[in-house]
Amino acid sequence: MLWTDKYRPQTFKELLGNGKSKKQIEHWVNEWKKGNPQKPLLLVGPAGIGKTSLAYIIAKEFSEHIELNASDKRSYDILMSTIGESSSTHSLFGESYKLLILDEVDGINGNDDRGGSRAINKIIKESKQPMIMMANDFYSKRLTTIKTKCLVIKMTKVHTNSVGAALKKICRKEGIDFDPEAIKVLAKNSNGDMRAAINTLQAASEDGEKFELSNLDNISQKDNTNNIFDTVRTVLKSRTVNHIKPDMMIDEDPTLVMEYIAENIPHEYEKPSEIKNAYENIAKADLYFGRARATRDYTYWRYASDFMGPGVALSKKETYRKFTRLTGAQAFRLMGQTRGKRALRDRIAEKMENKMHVSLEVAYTMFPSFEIIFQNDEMAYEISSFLELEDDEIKRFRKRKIPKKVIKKMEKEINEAKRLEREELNKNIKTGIYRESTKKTLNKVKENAEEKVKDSKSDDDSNVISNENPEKENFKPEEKESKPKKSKKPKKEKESEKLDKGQTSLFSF
Ligand SMILES: Nc1ncnc2c1ncn2[C@@H]1O[C@H](COP(=O)(O)OP(=O)(O)OP(=O)(O)O)[C@@H](O)[C@H]1O
Repeated sequence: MLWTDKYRPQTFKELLGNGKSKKQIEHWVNEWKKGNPQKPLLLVGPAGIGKTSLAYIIAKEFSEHIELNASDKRSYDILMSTIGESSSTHSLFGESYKLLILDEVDGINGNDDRGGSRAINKIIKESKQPMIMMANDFYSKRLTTIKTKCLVIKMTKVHTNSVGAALKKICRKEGIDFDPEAIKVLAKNSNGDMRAAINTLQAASEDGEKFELSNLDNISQKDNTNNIFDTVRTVLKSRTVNHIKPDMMIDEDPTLVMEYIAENIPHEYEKPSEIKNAYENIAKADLYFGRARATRDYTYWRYASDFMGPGVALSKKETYRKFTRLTGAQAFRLMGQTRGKRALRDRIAEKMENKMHVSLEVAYTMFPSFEIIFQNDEMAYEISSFLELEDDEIKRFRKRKIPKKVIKKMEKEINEAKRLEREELNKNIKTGIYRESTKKTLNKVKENAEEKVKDSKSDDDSNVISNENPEKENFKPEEKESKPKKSKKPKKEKESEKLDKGQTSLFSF
């Protein structure tokens, strides 16, 4: 879930900044409640400072509300039939009011108006219902006449300190450790845009690691989602190719734009045949992106763009008269969310590969058993010190820290075991695991995992998924290669032979 949604303010108090404006709005709401009709509210201000959130908070004060996006319906007729009617009649329940929320009245998408502001002016004149309008650009020409008929609330950017405090609060709620300096920089760079600040924080902390200045280096602090959403909205809402094409030219990875469009098709389109056609166009666009990648001939992008833009747009019979909240591309979000986890998993598996002489595949297969074994404090300590796991790597298998008492006890025992070993074999042996029971358990887990991997391979030999690191996958432990082929020596002897050949652990992997 996007943190901007999770932490969307629910009350006037929770909405940061704009104290004076909030008071004005509370008065406006109370007057309506007393039955005194008020001028429509026009909330104007830059993106991401809480206009939409404020409209939702106000909506809670009324029994019903409708949301519409003014830039979706550019034509005078459509606006009149969708908004005009509902706003000039009382609701079925008599006394209660129906709040009308109209976003983007400055029509930030597209260049032509085709009567949009004329319709809004007419609605304002005829409406007997409370109405809120939102706009980004106070100086937009389209607002010139509308402004004179409204109670204009100029919303200001959220103060850097408030942004910082809100970000810290989110970190605490999400259990994310943070460097106050990094929060300060993020708050300052966001320039009052709360949405951009929260999105950047979420993107930088997906893997639950401490939020530090270095995290910010990897993240583009520019929140481009607005641009993408504008494009997606135009594609899904318009059927005019001449409008769609210019809106597709944004400074974004076109495959990402395709993902966003694909994600939102079923949110907007309702008829199965339209959804089917739209996805067929997405599939074709994907094909051309693939060709461009394979041949490095990027003229294919043009075809891809035609399929995912006008192709998807024309898959619908007509535009829907509704407000659709667009969502981000799930696939990318999921990849982002698991990036940290995957890196951690790979780090551990590599350690297992080196220390236990197993393939990465076998190592991954051992993970579920490790989750169980690691519940035992002493075994968790033995294995993690043998594999030289860091704290965050241990945390992959157990939530609790290994108690200090146990660590102390085990360290003592391990040192003693090392001493005995050195005495006995006169070798400088480094070991983490020394107890028979732990060795046996690990050996069993390893054997089971190897068995499972072997089974899955023999099930479908031709379908073996190549490992992320094929070189490592082919790695063969040295002692195995140098093992005498026809050895008939008793087991004990073989073990000491391995040690003589330089194995650094008592544990016979
Ligand atoms: N004043 C604020 N106080 C607390 N959180 C805020 C505030 N403004 C924005 N946010 C956070 O940013 C998110 C986006 O805000 P919102 O959609 O209300 O912005 P907006 O001004 O309507 O932007 P746009 O004009 O682009 O639609 C919210 O869900 C919330 O998490």
